[in-house]
Amino acid sequence: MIQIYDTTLRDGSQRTDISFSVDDKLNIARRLDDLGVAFIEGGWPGSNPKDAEFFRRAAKMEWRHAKIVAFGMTCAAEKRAHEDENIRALLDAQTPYCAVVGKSSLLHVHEVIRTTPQNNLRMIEESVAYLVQNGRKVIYDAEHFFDGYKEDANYALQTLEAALRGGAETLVLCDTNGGTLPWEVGEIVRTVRKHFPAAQLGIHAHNDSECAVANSLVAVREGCIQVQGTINGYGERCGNANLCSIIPDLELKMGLKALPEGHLAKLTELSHYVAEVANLAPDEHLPYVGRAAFAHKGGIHVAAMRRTSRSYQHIDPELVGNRSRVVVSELSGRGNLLSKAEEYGLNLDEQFDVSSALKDLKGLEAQGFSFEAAEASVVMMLRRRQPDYQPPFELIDFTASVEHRQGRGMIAEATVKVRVNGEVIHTAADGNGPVNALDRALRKALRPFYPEIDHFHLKDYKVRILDGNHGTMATTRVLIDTSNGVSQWSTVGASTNIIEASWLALADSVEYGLWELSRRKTHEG
Ligand SMILES: CC(=O)SCCNC(=O)CCNC(=O)[C@H](O)C(C)(C)COP(=O)(O)OP(=O)(O)OC[C@H]1O[C@@H](n2cnc3c(N)ncnc32)[C@H](O)[C@@H]1OP(=O)(O)O
Ligand SMILES: CC(=O)C(=O)O
Repeated sequence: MIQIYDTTLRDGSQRTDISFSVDDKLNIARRLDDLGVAFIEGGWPGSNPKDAEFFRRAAKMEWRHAKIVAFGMTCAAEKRAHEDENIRALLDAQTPYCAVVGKSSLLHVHEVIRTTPQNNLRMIEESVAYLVQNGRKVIYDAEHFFDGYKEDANYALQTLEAALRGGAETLVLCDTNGGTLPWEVGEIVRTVRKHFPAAQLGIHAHNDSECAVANSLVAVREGCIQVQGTINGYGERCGNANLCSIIPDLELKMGLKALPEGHLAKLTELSHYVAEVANLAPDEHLPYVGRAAFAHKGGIHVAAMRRTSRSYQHIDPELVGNRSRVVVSELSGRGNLLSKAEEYGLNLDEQFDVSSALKDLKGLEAQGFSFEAAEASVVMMLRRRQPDYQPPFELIDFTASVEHRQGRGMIAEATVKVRVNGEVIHTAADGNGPVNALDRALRKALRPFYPEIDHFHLKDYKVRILDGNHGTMATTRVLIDTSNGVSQWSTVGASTNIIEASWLALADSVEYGLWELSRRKTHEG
């Protein structure tokens, strides 16, 4: 079993743009415990009042799987461990484990903490020993270990010896600046193992040369039994080793246990949860847990996936709690449309001309539509081509006008003429802008037939100019997200006229919402 040591709440919060509240930290810690990691590093109690409060509150909580760890540094160069306030704060945190970071590199000894190599060894041994004497288990983080080893291997090894003499349970080799490459990590860990065959080793890698995950895996192959990292790879500068990749790599590729049985499937949800609490958009392209990790866009890929899911997926996404997705775009083949139709429960019969639908779709993409994020527009496009389809309404005309009148400011008005069940309805409405006026006029026309339309709410309205060098003549793409409180859908329109682009997205949105509703009624009824 590999020990997963999560430092999202300490090193993760050293990422720019992250500032967790105490409640945020406790909530994340709860979820990490639920995932089943072995250690949760909650913060640095000697750093700030929030971290100290985290430990006060965490001490009163029950943890099922994880040990809570308080982090701090060795005593100051001019102090003894028992008189150092940071060491005191570590004891006050009342955690079963403390992580102590110390210097392995002579550059840091001479130029950063400005002491002698001998005094640094004293600081390490004495700090670890004092915590151990006070009933704590100590994980020793050898900061800049790989750089220090390259400067002076003998001294770097002496720092580990000092930590072991002090009673450290685990020696964690840190690639603090993230510049070490996997084969260097492999070689150095192998040498450390030879020097300390009985010691428990760990790895803490940063991602500055994009090797943090690879370095962690290599270190495990060379005998490290603890892997430190963060959820989504959050961390100082370019981040820490991403546990959302490392854990499945260990379990699914290397055949090692890292979590309790069956818990791996909780990983995707946890990754999104932590992103949400951190107030960061989830990175869709993260391996294993990203929304795009198993999204298939190229027509060739989707065609193959329809025959065997192993063709373009390295694992079954459900193992990590993720799922496969098919995306429709100008790069689609017939398979993409067929898959999307199946996903939305459309039965395309043998007469259905998929190739012609695909050709039209590609033509629209060339005009500026983008269907990738507007699946409801794809569904409507397919549904309208089915012979049994009865549209809930047909547009005859619309007008939209905007005026500026002295003393009255801006005025927007729209009229809509639609046919519903053979009846022509002609309505007018004003609004705070032309799209709002059109929306209101359309709702007014449809409400008597479809009162449910009042539950459709616009959630997002995104406008993008596609060819900026055409100035105000540019093609505009409008993407609309709509919700009825139960489900949410997205539609697209594109035109050189922003009102037309908006109308196309709006009309698709209303039509899809009504179609989905009638389909649900049919299923329920
Ligand atoms: C590799 C890592 O990620 S380690 C974690 C880094 N995280 C953080 O720094 C976040 C939390 N840090 C803090 O809140 C503050 O920096 C504190 C409370 C720890 C210290 O604050 P201050 O006392 O104002 O010191 P400041 O941060 O300016 O300088 C660091 C001091 O620690 C000393 N120091 C640095 N590393 C060590 C070490 N391993 N052992 C002992 N002393 C050390 C430095 O020499 C310096 O002391 P000096 O100015 O007396 O020489
Ligand atoms: C301990 C730590 O955070 C580092 O060396 O990067």
